[in-house]
Amino acid sequence: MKLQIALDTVSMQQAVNIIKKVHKYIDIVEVGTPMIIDFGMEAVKIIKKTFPDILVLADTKIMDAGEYEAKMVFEAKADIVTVMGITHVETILGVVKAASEVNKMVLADMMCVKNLEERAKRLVEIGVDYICVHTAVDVQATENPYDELARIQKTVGSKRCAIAGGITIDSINKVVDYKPEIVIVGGGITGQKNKKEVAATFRQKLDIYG
Ligand SMILES: O=C(CO)[C@H](O)[C@H](O)COP(=O)(O)O
Repeated sequence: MKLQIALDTVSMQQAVNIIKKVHKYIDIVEVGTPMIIDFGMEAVKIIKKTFPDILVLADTKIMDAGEYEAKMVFEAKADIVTVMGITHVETILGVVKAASEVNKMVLADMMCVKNLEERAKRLVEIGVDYICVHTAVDVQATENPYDELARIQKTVGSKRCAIAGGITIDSINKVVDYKPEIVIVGGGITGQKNKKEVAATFRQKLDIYG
């Protein structure tokens, strides 16, 4: 299982400082959507240049103009781009095309997708690498992604699964049994005082389950 830290509401300097602290415990740095709105692809470029050994995911949440937008993301040297799983197949195919031309990866965010299993199967068929169940920040007070993880793991298998949305040290035990390939944690690390220790604990928990 890979641990992805999501950097959302931080400055560039804060992002670099956080990555330095948690570097040895994480596999992927997510340049979160708010960071992209704030700093554009410059954020991706700086983070990849500063930490070339870590995979960088740009959480662009592409909804339209798939090939065009994904190309920009890969030109900035991201390793993984995100597209909304609910959008047009044509858009997703464009993102997959841009990724395959440079040997990079695509994660589909399944937020708001109702026909989860059917859609996940279709997305894998057309070349999406990861299917991410995701509870939006705005509904995390009443919803969580754990039931959807079980459904999606059964449908596409652990290696294609990713999960995000309010995961903390207290809730990680609900995730590890399903062995999703990517576990995405934002506030569960970045919002904590002792970020390094918390990241180390996440790492330990993921490594126990393989
Ligand atoms: O994509 C996001 C919001 O749309 C976040 O990056 C993702 O939800 C992880 O952050 P958190 O663990 O704080 O929910």
